[in-house]
Amino acid sequence: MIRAACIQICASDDVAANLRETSALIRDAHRQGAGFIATPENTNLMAAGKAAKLEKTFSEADDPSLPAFRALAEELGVWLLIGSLAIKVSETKTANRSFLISPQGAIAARYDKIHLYDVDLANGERYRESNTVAGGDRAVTADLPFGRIGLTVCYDLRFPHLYRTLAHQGAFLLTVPAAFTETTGKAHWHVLLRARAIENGAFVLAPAQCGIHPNGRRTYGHSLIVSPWGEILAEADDKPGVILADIDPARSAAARAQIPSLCHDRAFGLGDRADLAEAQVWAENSRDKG
Ligand SMILES: O=C(O)CNC(=O)[C@H](CS)NC(=O)CCC(=O)C(=O)O
Repeated sequence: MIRAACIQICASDDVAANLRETSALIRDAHRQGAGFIATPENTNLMAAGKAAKLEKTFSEADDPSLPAFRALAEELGVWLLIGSLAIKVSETKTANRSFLISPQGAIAARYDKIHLYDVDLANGERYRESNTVAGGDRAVTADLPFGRIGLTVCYDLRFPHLYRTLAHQGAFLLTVPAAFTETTGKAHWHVLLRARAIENGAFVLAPAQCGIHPNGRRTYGHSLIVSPWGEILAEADDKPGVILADIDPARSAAARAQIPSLCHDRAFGLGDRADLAEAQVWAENSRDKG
């Protein structure tokens, strides 16, 4: 059992202010008993335009937010998922990179957002994330004392096979730090997050950006923690804050035992993982008895 928290923020183009405000909410979550705390996509920077973004981002070695978050994780003795930092990886591009930080302050995992948000909405909103971001090319899981988690970011949410892959790799909890637009969040956010939880029998932890950012962009907020059965365990409103829920990995095992859709997944073959096969045997035995 671990208490998990999602931090909701309204990041600006002021890196120091974003660090200050996020750190205060992380301390707040820790005071409320959280041992695993996750922050949104682009925790360090929501910039207005490419030039502004490149001017305010650094290589991983020189980024000022990362050592501060590592020190904070160590000070509080918590697992910290920094949903993403914009990290400069070339003269013209950044990575949209998640960092998992251990209670010792070590970087336990990194994940670069794979799917980039190049989208034109009917209302004229236009996004070209690939103008400033170099996409990642591999799925990432990480082992925590309470189980294996799978890392994703924002628009990845619309690619269910990534979540399937992470579940088949043993993840019982999926992280989806986001800066979902207000427009698409209203229409799709809850449904997509609950679907990823239900279809994979996994907890979903989705810390979100909210409010109005420097470029006039509006994000949806409504950070969400979803159970492996698809229940909303905690939900934020549209303001900065903290939400919490207790995570019991047994709930994932129980959901997968009742509905062994991961085992029945012909695309991935049957029973190639011992614990999934076990869940299926458990389910078949219970059916026989019933
Ligand atoms: O641009 C930045 O500075 C930070 N990056 C983001 O906010 C990213 C890319 S624009 N946002 C999303 O992926 C929203 C996805 C979304 O809203 C959907 O899938 O509908």
